Amino acid sequence: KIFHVITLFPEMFDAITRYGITRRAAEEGRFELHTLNPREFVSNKHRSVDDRPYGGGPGMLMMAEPLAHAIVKAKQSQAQAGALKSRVIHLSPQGRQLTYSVVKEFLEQDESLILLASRYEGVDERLICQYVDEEISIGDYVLSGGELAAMVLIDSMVRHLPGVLGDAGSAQQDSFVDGMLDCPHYTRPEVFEGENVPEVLLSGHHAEIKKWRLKQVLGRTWQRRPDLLAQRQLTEQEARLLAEYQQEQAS
Ligand SMILES: O=C(NCc1ccc(CNCc2ncc[nH]2)cc1)c1csc2nc[nH]c(=O)c12
Repeated sequence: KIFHVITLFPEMFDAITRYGITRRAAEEGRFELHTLNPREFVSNKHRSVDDRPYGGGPGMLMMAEPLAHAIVKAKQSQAQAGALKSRVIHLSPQGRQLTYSVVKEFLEQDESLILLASRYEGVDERLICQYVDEEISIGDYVLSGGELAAMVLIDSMVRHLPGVLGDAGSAQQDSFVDGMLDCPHYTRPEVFEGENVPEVLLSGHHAEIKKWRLKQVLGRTWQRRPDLLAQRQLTEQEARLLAEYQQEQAS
């Protein structure tokens, strides 16, 4: 998996290349992250990457030309690295909202990604029309630029690459991959500020523990994210466990 990110702030991406699971995945070569700065692609007469909007209005826009050159360079690099397909994604408030199914779609398409993280008020529409395949938003709130969104997208994809998560991690991944919330977790000490760990977890009864955790997953998803539950077919056992949880909540 090769990512090229076009950004005015390449150092921001240290946040995923220098820490934790994504750092190790990069070091182990499970993915590559290359940054390109549009400032390196301005033709010296302009010397600028941004300019005022036609038609007036507040703020500045990113000019098409430096971005176009950066995208062409990224495509060349990916082709040289052996990538068969490159897809250009612009992180933008106007984009399709990122969800697990979008992450899965990108992973399954097995292509290298060129991520455009813009700043200012946005990008000249002609660049988007002629060079961008898809726009992606990470939610309905306003950020200062596309870099954090690009890191969210990369992080959420890298975790699913083979060998990145240990067995524990992949098990954890499974619970969310089901499209449901996680169960509560406990570790030492057995009593914390007067509160105990649920007995079943200390019982060593693996079947009971598995059942208890599934019941918590179903109950908490029902309580906090009924929209996720609605999207999911429950098995006979799951429906029974959820009903038990609901009765316990009612009593
Ligand atoms: O580049 C991003 N944001 C920078 C940014 C923020 C605000 C504006 C100006 N919008 C004016 C407006 N909006 C509605 C009507 N008029 C432009 C660009 C970004 C990338 S992905 C993402 N996902 C969630 N949120 C985000 O901000 C982002």
